Amino acid sequence: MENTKILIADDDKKTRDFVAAFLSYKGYQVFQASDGQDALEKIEINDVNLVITDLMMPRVNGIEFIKKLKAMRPEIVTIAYSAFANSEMTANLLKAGAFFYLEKPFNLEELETHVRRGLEHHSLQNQSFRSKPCIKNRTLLNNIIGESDKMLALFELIEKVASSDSTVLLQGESGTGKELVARAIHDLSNRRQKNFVPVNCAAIPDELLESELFGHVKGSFTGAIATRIGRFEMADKGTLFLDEIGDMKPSLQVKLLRVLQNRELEPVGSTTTKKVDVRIIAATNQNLEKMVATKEFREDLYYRISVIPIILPPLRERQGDIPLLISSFLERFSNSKYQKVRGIDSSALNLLRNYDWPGNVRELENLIERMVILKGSGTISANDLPEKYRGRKATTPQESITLPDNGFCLNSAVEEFENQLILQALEKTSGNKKEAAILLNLKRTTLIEKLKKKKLSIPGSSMTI
Ligand SMILES: Nc1ncnc2c1ncn2[C@@H]1O[C@H](COP(=O)(O)OP(=O)(O)OP(=O)(O)O)[C@@H](O)[C@H]1O
Repeated sequence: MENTKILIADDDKKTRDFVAAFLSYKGYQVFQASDGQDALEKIEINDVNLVITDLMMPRVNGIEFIKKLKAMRPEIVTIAYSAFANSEMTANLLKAGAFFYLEKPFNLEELETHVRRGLEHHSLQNQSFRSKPCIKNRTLLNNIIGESDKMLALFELIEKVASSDSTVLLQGESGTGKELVARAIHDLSNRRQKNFVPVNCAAIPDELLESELFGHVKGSFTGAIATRIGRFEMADKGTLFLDEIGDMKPSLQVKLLRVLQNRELEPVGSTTTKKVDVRIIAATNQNLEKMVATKEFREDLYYRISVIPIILPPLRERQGDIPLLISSFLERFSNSKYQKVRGIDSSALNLLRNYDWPGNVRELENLIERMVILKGSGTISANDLPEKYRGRKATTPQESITLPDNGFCLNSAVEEFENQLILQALEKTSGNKKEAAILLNLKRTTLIEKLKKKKLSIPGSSMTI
């Protein structure tokens, strides 16, 4: 990290200094520029790896700057932010070559997550350009880790399917790495130069999902104040990752099937069709075959998306990978000058190997990150582990619920229960969404979408600018 050079371009010195101070504290080498022109000059001199830029700047503005930068140094990862951007603008940014876009105000921890992902993506792309991935190795593209037979077979399969355009269905429990595998397939495919666009079908409200996928024309429904392109078009010539596809309501399943069959779509409220060339990777942690049997999921759509089914094994079925995963996470999280945890002793390792990991690799990754922060230095031993990993029964929010004699509405009770737990997690973490997601064993983006969907306001405030 100390060798990673980041340049921040923003004409607002206060924001620049704030972001720079945070990233320097995290161990990066940081440079600053007051506009796009200044940034282009400083990039040449300082051999920068990643650029964070505001979109509204004098002289050379953000989008122009990104275009020039991509023409000059295509390998530099770019993250853009601004106080406002619609999906058209976001699509233009991605087309111009930005790796990620953040809307202000944003959380600095969140920014750093994207910085880390951007750098990983960069090294991953470099590797896939330079050489074919080494299978029978312990990592695929440097970030899918595993040495068990099941993982080696998976690496081999990923490499085979990447070169085709066939639809892939990834099935596996939450946290087994479905999104990671989807990105690896894209990064190894001929589509890697174009966008990889993820959509979480469970997290977007039903009434918005159709327009999110296919776009809409101005005035087609209340709130459609401008024409917007959908994620299918953003993924044109690239890959669309339909996560949690089992949660898509039946009426939309029909429309999706039609798009997959005809390779063309109709934006909401439009009468004209648009051709799209998109590779679909779908994922679910539900049993789709069962859902087909109970008519909750369309059989024709199931056959269309499961051309190549890939099943990701839960972590408890490949306990042999646990030491390798731990050492790789330790290396990643201890890789700053402030946190240097050397390793884990055999008593702690034994406990972790025998735990059943309901949250799979995500749970292990989060645990190691927490341990590195709490411990700071030295070796993790059994006593450092939270109780549930030491063989004690994990506490659940409520042990049992009694059904009232006159019954109650299950859906609203479940909704209320979920809301309470989300708010408690946010309260415990002073509004920090990343840490709250860890407590709930959710993806941070899933938590954010849930907050939007439920219109929950965050108690307390986190570090935002
Ligand atoms: N084999 C692996 N090697 C390294 N990291 C992994 C591996 N599998 C998963 N992870 C990490 O675990 C976390 C969860 O992975 P990912 O989001 O891909 O899981 P998922 O199956 O899509 O989960 P969900 O069903 O909840 O969306 C990520 O941070 C990812 O980097």
